[in-house]
Amino acid sequence: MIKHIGSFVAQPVFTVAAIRQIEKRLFAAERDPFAVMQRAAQMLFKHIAINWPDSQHFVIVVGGGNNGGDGLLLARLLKQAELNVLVLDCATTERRGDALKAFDLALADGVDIEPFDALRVCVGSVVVDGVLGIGARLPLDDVLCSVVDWINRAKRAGASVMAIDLPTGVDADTGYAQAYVAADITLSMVQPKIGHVLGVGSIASGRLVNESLGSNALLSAMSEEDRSSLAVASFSEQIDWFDVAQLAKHKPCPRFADSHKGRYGHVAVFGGDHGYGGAAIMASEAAAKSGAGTVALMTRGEHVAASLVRNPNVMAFDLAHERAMSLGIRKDTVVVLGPGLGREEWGEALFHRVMALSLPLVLDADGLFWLAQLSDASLPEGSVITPHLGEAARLLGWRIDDINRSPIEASAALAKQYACVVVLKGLASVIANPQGQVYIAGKSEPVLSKGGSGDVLSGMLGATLAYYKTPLEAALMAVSWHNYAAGEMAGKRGVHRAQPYDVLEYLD
Ligand SMILES: NC(=O)C1=CN([C@@H]2O[C@H](COP(=O)(O)OP(=O)(O)OC[C@H]3O[C@@H](n4cnc5c(N)ncnc54)[C@H](O)[C@@H]3O)[C@@H](O)[C@H]2O)[C@@H](O)CC1
Ligand SMILES: Nc1ncnc2c1ncn2[C@@H]1O[C@H](COP(=O)(O)OP(=O)(O)O)[C@@H](O)[C@H]1O
Ligand SMILES: [K+]
Repeated sequence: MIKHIGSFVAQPVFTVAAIRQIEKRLFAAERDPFAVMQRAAQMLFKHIAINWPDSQHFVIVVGGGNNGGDGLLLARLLKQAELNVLVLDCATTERRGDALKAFDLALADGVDIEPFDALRVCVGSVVVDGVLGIGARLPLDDVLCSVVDWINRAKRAGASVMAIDLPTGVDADTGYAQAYVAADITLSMVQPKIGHVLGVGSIASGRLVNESLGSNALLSAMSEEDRSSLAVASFSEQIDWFDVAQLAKHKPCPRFADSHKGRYGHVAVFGGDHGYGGAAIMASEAAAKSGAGTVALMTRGEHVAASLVRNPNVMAFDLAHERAMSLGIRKDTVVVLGPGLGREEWGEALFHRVMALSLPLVLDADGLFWLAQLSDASLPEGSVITPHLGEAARLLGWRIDDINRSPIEASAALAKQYACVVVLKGLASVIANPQGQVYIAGKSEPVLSKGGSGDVLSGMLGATLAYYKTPLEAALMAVSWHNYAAGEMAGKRGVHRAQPYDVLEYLD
């Protein structure tokens, strides 16, 4: 189940189709399938007691499906514990099966169940979102949007919000959301879903906790083949989530005791047309501070002095100098192509000249603009491209919204199209290779939403590409380090003052 990447672990996150299959097996293993929902309610009760031990007043908003069923059984447990609980019912269809059984039990126990009314004042200090889970059809209609709005208003007025399984409004397979509940805590049932860790869903979920309800034991008893057929449910391969918090005590490219600079590779950063020298300087500084053995900046002459003053350890070559290429490039070079490359003749000519070197590339920013102009491009083996949503849309000929709605398909499609590793950048980034391996890494760090963050990442990737055995691992490490260090930096420097290159001070 759990995958190891060096000394780190990544955890599978599942599609709805896979969760449905696991659920089916879970129910089959029980004498009474209703026991699974009862267990879900007990877990909700347990986490409420842990997180809000002093709260007396609870409001549970329920829909007509099993997500609402979980909420109704929780309401019973809260009532049995002599706490004040009000259920607001917003079901629009008739209840069936377990959801109906849960409703009848709650009613029989005297739980106060009233129809949802958007004008009602929230009387709970904890609001539980049991409206929709993995059965949600999106987008939500106006009525459900008003339910979502009501829960979010209660939160703004001071209530805490716990989502059952998944915040209402989030697409469980992609994390895409328009109107959505912003939860403080989400108690995921069975196994974590992709939507918990990707896109807006990763923010909407708040703190994510999973209760396996017996599925961990079931999954570990399954054969490897059986398990992978589960995860394959709707995408091509297993999808794993890399929690960047585990980087706390590590370094991006750990040094060897019997160390010399040749072991850490040589990174050459190409870019910096008129006005854009900073992008290339930042990328080269990032490569150096991430541990590259040697770094060369290959740029316009006007940026050389600035680079030498800021980072004398980085060699800086004026590309107009006829020997610049032979001095700045070695045969084991990893190239970073794109930061500040520009969209003028200089950038275009440089793009083609560097592509012809056939060295492993990190292709970013305007390097991706020039790549998109080619009808048929093959990248040198071991290369990585790092598009943001807009760049990915241009490369694929999709709309940006399509990329947002299908980030995993988009990164997998790009990985196939260019036969390289892809980092689709976002709140969390999707890292995919042409063999169909997909990782999700990173979490929302608004401090990174500043021009230059991508340049720093591309330089870090240059260093990790020179260090790690596979481009997939290199990409995963650079993205995770960038994101983790950003979190440290935001805490210590503040989100406004911190600059993209300051991230590099938080790698150790
Ligand atoms: N059955 C069980 O014993 C278990 C159920 N679980 C819970 O069950 C959930 C899945 O249950 P369901 O499959 O019933 O799905 P949901 O409860 O997420 O929603 C399905 C219901 O909502 C309606 N619906 C969906 N989208 C709608 C929309 N946009 N507007 C109006 N109505 C809409 C459907 O018609 C259906 O009635 C999980 O998320 C989890 O919370 C888990 O706790 C595992 C155990
Ligand atoms: N809110 C955010 N949360 C997490 N990461 C972010 C956020 N905003 C930006 N980033 C990250 O910062 C980087 C920005 O890259 P990019 O958009 O190419 O910026 P630029 O070209 O301006 O340097 C990406 O790695 C992206 O994942
Ligand atoms: K929910």
